Amino acid sequence: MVNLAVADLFDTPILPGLATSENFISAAEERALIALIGDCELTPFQFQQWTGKRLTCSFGWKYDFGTGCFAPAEPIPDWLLPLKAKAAGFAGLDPTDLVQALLIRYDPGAGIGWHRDRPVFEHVVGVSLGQTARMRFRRRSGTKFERAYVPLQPRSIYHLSGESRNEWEHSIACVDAVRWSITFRSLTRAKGLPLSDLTS
Ligand SMILES: O=C(O)CCC(=O)C(=O)O
Ligand SMILES: [Fe+2]
Repeated sequence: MVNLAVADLFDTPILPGLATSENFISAAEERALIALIGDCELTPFQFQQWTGKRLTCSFGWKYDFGTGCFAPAEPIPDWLLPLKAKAAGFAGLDPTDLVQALLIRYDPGAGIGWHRDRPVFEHVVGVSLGQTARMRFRRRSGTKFERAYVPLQPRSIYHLSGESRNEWEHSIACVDAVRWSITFRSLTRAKGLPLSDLTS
């Protein structure tokens, strides 16, 4: 195992294409968002026979890991639109680029395993609520992994693009108190491929 970088300071870019910022929203906004997420119907993440401990709800587009289908979902609700616009501003995107919103609640003991986000999505912009979590990154280097870590503080935002999004996998270590995240994503620009070719 090679420890490439450990981020001790938030706001320090540790990987190309990874941007983070603390205090992106206020404590009052955080409380309001947590309450609004509480009003949504979150369901356990399903992957084939396996039911994850985290609860999710997708808007705009959803990817069903059970069927492998990528499909339109309920529109992004109005209460998420100001946050979406602000998140787009942070990422240097137009708010209309962010066509998917994913709400996640991680109860104690829940995390997310190693993955890269589905290729149908391009930019990934995430806001953290409730509890600090450790986002881990790894990239194969010969027979070993290069690794990097970033603490995701409540009320902070991150933007994954470029190398950090495409070349590195990420995961979230299991939390010991409830954490919520709101992730906005853009769709991969056409590249001449039909959507069905991007959902693999
Ligand atoms: O909870 C988060 O901030 C990250 C979630 C994630 O990596 C994903 O849904 O692909
Ligand atoms: Fe992810």
